[in-house]
Amino acid sequence: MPKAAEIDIASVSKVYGTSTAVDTISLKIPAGSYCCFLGPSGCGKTSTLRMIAGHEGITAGDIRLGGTIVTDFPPARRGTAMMFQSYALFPHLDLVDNVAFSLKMKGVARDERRAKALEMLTLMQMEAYAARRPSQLSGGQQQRVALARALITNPEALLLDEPLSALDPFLKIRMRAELKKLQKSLGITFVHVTHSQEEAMALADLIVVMNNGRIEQAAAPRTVFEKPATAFVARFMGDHNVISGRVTSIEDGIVSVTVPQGHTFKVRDIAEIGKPIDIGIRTDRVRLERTSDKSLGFEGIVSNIEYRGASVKIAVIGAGSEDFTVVISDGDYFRKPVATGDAVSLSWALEDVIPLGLVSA
Ligand SMILES: Nc1ncnc2c1ncn2[C@@H]1O[C@H](COP(=O)(O)OP(=O)(O)OP(=O)(O)O)[C@@H](O)[C@H]1O
Repeated sequence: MPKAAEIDIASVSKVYGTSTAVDTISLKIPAGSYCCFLGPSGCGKTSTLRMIAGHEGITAGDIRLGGTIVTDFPPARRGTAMMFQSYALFPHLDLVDNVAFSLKMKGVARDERRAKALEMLTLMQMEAYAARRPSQLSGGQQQRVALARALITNPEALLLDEPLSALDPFLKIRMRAELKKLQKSLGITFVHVTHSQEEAMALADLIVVMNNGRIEQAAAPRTVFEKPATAFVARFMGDHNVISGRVTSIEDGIVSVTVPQGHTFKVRDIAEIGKPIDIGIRTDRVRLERTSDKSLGFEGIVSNIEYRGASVKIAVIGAGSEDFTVVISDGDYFRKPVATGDAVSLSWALEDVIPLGLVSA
């Protein structure tokens, strides 16, 4: 069984010409964990992955793998393997030669490398297709071959750049489960780049949310979802209403945040009067038309209704918010349906209001 490596990223930056793609990030990825880098296009996640792999030079800082500084090591000496978004399989080679390729580069004898390649194809349940060319495979099968090819070097960490993006939605969910199973059975560190929060939540032990070359939050999926560190994280993870206002009073540890239109939201936080602040309210924690405490909530007009199957998403205009979102179960909705244009009152519990931090403005 291959050993797993801790990945230690210490004050790492990547500058292309005059543009900073990765801005002094520090992060420890525990050995044997499944880590997902998550963020919008251009936030620097692929550059970070490529710096871990050694496919991209590091402008400043250091990367350690299992305690060894690998900053100046070429990819093959790092103990990592990379699986590319496009799988990058050779069209003219059969699957065995595709999988055996890196061993060929290392000068391993033909019989030995083909035997090892067949072993890896067997691990990925692809041995029956060994003589085929990549074009004779489905997308999911190509992905398994790409995984076999990456794993043949017994890496301590497997780096995956948007590995599921080429697959259709059904296959995506199936291959996602296979990736998780594979990581668990191999026990090595997986670092997976994605822009899908759903994918990251389903797979990761550690989610690293990036924005503008910086890490906004690095934590377990449940923490990132339940306690987003910033307004960006709350918006990116979805299912949160993010409200920007200003602290207008503090009483017994309860902060009143007033939005420009005058409505006041209450939140537990330490803040100073006058400071701009962002707060988050989970869409599924809002009660609609069952107001018990009018001081925590507001009245508004239903502007849109989306049926989602198990739940219904309702947009409400009011309290200065154009699209305050409420998600309620289908059962609750159909017991007492509302229509576009209806006046509703919304309420929530104080503990469901999350302080997202002071805004530097
Ligand atoms: N080789 C390069 N030369 C110049 N700029 C680059 C290069 N590679 C990336 N960049 C820039 O660096 C920034 C970060 O890119 P990167 O590919 O790391 O982002 P990403 O989060 O992975 O995005 P995506 O999800 O679109 O792949 C972007 O602004 C991009 O345009």
